[in-house]
Amino acid sequence: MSRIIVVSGFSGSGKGSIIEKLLENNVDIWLSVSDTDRERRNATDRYTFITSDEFQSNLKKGSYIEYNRYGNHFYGSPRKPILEKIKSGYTVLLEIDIWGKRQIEQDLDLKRLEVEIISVFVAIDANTLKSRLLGRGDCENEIQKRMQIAREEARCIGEYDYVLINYELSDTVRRLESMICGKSISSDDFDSDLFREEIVALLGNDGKE
Ligand SMILES: Nc1ncnc2c1ncn2[C@@H]1O[C@H](COP(=O)(O)OP(=O)(O)OP(=O)(O)O)[C@@H](O)[C@H]1O
Ligand SMILES: Nc1nc2c(ncn2[C@@H]2O[C@H](COP(=O)(O)O)[C@@H](O)[C@H]2O)c(=O)[nH]1
Repeated sequence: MSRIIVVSGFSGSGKGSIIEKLLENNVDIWLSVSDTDRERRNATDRYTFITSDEFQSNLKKGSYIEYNRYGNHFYGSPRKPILEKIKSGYTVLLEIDIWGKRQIEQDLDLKRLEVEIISVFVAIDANTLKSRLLGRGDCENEIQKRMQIAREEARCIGEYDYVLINYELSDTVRRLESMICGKSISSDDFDSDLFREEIVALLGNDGKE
C-alpha cells in the first residue's frame, strides 16, 4: 500500500532538522517541496519561492493538494508531483501544518489510490521552543507570532497518530524511523494544557490571539 507521512509540529520544534537526517538513510522516502510566497529565511530553506500573485493563480488552477495561510504568508503542496511519486511507489513525506493535514485526509485522489496516511506531531516545551527560535535568528516579533500559533496548534495534537518530543536529534530520528517502519512504538506524552500555560507566561500576556 502507498503511504504519505505527514510531519507537523510547532515552528522551531525541529521538523526540518529531523527530516533532513531521516532522508539521509531512507532513499525510498520522497520529500514534497512546498510553494510559498514568504521571503527566504536562509540558504537551507527548502521551498519553491514564488510571488503572491503566482501563488493565487496556482491556487485557482487547483495545483495544490493542500494549502494554508500561516501568519501573513501562503504555503501549498503541489498536487501533480505528489501523485506521480505515490504511483511510482515512493513513500511521500509532507511537512505541513494541521490545517493541511486535514485537507490531505479528505483528498479524493488519495482516497481513490487508497493511500495510507501516517501523521506525526513534533513537540517540545515552550522554553526550549523559544530558545530554538531565538537560536536560529528569528526576531522577537516573529517569535511572538509563531508561539501564539503554537498555542493554537497544541489544541489539535490529539488528531495525530504519534507525538514525538524532539530533545536529542538522533534519538528523535531513530524513533521516527521506527514509527514509519510500523514497529511497535508508543507516542510520547505531551501535556498540551501545560504547554499553552507556559506560552502565556513566556509571552507575558493573557494569551489572547
Ligand atoms: N534536537 C535538537 N536539539 C537542539 N537543537 C535543535 C534540535 N532540533 C532542531 N534544533 C535547532 O532548532 C532550530 C529550529 O529547527 P528547525 O528549523 O528544524 O525547526 P522547524 O520545526 O522545521 O521550524 P519551521 O516550521 O519554522 O520551519 C534550528 O536552529 C535547529 O538547528
Ligand atoms: N499547510 C501547509 N503548511 C506548510 C506547508 N509548508 C510549510 N508549512 C508549515 O508552515 C509553517 C511555517 O513554516 P516556515 O518555514 O515559514 O517556518 C510550519 O508549521 C510548516 O510546517 C505547506 O505546503 N502546507
